[in-house]
Amino acid sequence: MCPSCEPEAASNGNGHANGTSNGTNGSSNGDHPGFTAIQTKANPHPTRHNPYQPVGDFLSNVSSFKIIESTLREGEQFANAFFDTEKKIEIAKALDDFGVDYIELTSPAASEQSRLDCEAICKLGLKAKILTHIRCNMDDARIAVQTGVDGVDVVIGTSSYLMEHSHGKDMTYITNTAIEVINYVKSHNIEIRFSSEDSFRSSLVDLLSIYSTVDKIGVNRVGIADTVGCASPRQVYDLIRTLRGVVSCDIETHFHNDTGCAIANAYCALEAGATHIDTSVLGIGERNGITPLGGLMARMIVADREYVMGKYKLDKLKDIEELVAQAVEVNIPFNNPITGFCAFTHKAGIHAKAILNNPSTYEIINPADFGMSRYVHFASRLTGWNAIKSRAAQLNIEMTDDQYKECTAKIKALADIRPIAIDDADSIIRAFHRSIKLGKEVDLLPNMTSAEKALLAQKEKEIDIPEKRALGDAAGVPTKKARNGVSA
Ligand SMILES: CC(=O)SCCNC(=O)CCNC(=O)[C@H](O)C(C)(C)COP(=O)(O)OP(=O)(O)OC[C@H]1O[C@@H](n2cnc3c(N)ncnc32)[C@H](O)[C@@H]1OP(=O)(O)O
Ligand SMILES: O=C(O)CCC(=O)C(=O)O
Ligand SMILES: [Zn+2]
Repeated sequence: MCPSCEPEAASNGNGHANGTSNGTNGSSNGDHPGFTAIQTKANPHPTRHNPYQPVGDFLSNVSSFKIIESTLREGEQFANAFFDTEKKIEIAKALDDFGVDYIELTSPAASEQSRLDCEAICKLGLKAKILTHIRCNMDDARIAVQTGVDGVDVVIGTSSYLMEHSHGKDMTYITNTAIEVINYVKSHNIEIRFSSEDSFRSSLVDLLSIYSTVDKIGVNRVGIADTVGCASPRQVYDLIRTLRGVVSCDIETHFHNDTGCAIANAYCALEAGATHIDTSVLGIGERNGITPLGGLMARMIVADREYVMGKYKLDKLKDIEELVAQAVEVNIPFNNPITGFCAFTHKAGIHAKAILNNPSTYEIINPADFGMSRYVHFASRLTGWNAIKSRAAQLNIEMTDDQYKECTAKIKALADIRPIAIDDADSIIRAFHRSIKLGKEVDLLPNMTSAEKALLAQKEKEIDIPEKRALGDAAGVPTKKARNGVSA
């Protein structure tokens, strides 16, 4: 359990989902004091009009997209990745259980073990269709069709960079070979997709010409790949919409994240008529990877909650991410959509108050949809009395509003001196409450060092001055207004 989280969090309905050890190798989760689950109103995220619902566009597939999950192909190209057979099978089963439509595997031409692993995964009898990913040549195609896959994804570079410096073939050769490979794979009754690598730096005329050709010979999907992550959402929209007008088959898209647009580009592609999105868990892949599965889910649930909730087991996302993070020895990033340790943590007092009243105020995604919990970080100088009141309620402590405000001021005074932990804030709440009951001052933090006590006393003095002036409080008992710096 995270040392910074209260036991209440663990027993608060959804388990100890957020603030737990998301990172696999000494994550930073334990470093943040002041996290606790809050009791929200009975109906979190009440049903309401969603202004982010998809544009009612006849091209758009945001409510009908499919996922081609490529952790076991693109993800294996991640610098840190090594998956043995057992790990591949574990990941494939987890993705299948999550509900992805396709699982793409490394080319069986890559190595003998890659071929054996491909065969092994095909034999698992998963619901998801199994694909493998090959170069556009007959040798690779011949190996691929023997593995037992449901489909073959063929790719070849069409940009001048790749035609010149990678495979050295021109468009005529590419087109002829593509036709030969497609017809061969189709003759084995296996799905076939043809994709141009580096599509966004390829000639539009070349692209539309080859896609039109392969569409006519019955390819199942064509693929557009932003291999170097150069495309902007608008460029994606334009290219996919144009392509949508040229081919009748499905359109798969693949976006690298070099410029941070991988999720946005995937969404735009769907809006423009793409049907399939390539993902990998945590986005792992070549360089900094591709559209992450979790990030895409976050984006899509906002667009069409019913579709996403009905199709994918979202509460499995965290486990899958942890499985893959562990396998490739990385931490889950703090700002990861959904599962980042603070993805549903609210800190500033203004946010906390509104969240306590209605989570939709500062959350576009309901954490419960993903089996996650929301937290209010109340042990800081940015907290407010509403958050402290909520915390006091969790501690079974009841006071008047003025008393909560005064207690909050004491917490803030200490938090002005140093970072404080939940225990500090709780001690102050308890001691403050005790002092009210006993009718005399009690030591708020008996464990404070004398230096801290001196600093705090100094702070208290500073805080009290304007209040005494403003309110003429002869006894010098601070009230919330002065302590929070609000002029009387
Ligand atoms: C953008 C992407 O991610 S595409 C997918 C990338 N995936 C992989 O590369 C899978 C792992 N790769 C491998 O195991 C190896 O690179 C292999 C087995 C595919 C090929 O290995 P090698 O024969 O030793 O060649 P090498 O890797 O040095 O070079 C790639 C070869 O493929 C050719 N090639 C590259 N892309 C393509 C393509 N899309 N279609 C056909 N041929 C291609 C190149 O011309 C080069 O051929 P060459 O032997 O005539 O020089
Ligand atoms: O096959 C594809 O469509 C994509 C290949 C790939 O990984 C890329 O171009 O980045
Ligand atoms: Zn890629």
